[in-house]
Amino acid sequence: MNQSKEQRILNFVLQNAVRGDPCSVVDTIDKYCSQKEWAMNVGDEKGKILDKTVEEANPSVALELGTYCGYSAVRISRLLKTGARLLTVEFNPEFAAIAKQMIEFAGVQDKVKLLEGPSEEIIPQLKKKYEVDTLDFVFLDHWKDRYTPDTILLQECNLLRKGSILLADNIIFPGAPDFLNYVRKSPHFQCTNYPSHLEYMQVEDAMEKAVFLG
Ligand SMILES: O=C(NCCCCCn1ccnc1)c1cc(-c2ccc(F)cc2)cc(O)c1O
Ligand SMILES: [Mg+2]
Repeated sequence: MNQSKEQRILNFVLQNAVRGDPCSVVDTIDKYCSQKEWAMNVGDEKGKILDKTVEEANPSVALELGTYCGYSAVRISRLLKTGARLLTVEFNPEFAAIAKQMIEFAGVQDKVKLLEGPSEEIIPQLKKKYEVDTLDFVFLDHWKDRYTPDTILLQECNLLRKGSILLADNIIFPGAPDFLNYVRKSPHFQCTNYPSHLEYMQVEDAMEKAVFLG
């Protein structure tokens, strides 16, 4: 059975990165995906915007929607303070299996909890099943047509507090027009746009930060 692209990315990391070193895992994935096979990791240019936003949020509890191979889970968790944690949601079981190994190789498994399943089922479980009070930071990087319904669901489930920071990937490409409309028109969010480029490509993209105002 021939390997998936995601398996090839993981194998390249296992053979070329430094075990227990999250930065080397992130850099090694970027090296593979810029030189050998494109993949939908947030990448280093948008990754730097992600880093800045995580540092601004300095979260105790962070949520990521869309784990994929674990690139941004490793990138986010390397910045978390002692005792802080990242919950990351992946729908695709193959991706989740790769991400689990990536997270363990990077040595961040104590900070990251990978939740497999549909976000619309997992979000309503966060308080009772995963002992979440409110979320300090949310990275949206899953199906682009789920950004809006899941943002509404987070509010309905009382998971956001005054100052919770949402950061959404792919605002331009593939695009999340209804999300952009929703958060920019909502009186409950203060929005900031960060122009950038699609990972590993010279194609325009952007990230949108939306701070919940309560
Ligand atoms: O679709 C994307 N991500 C979601 C993947 C599935 C999420 C599954 N899931 C996880 C949890 N709940 C559901 C995505 C796509 C592209 C892209 C760009 C150019 C192109 F030509 C093709 C694709 C670039 C990204 O940066 C992306 O994030
Ligand atoms: Mg993305």
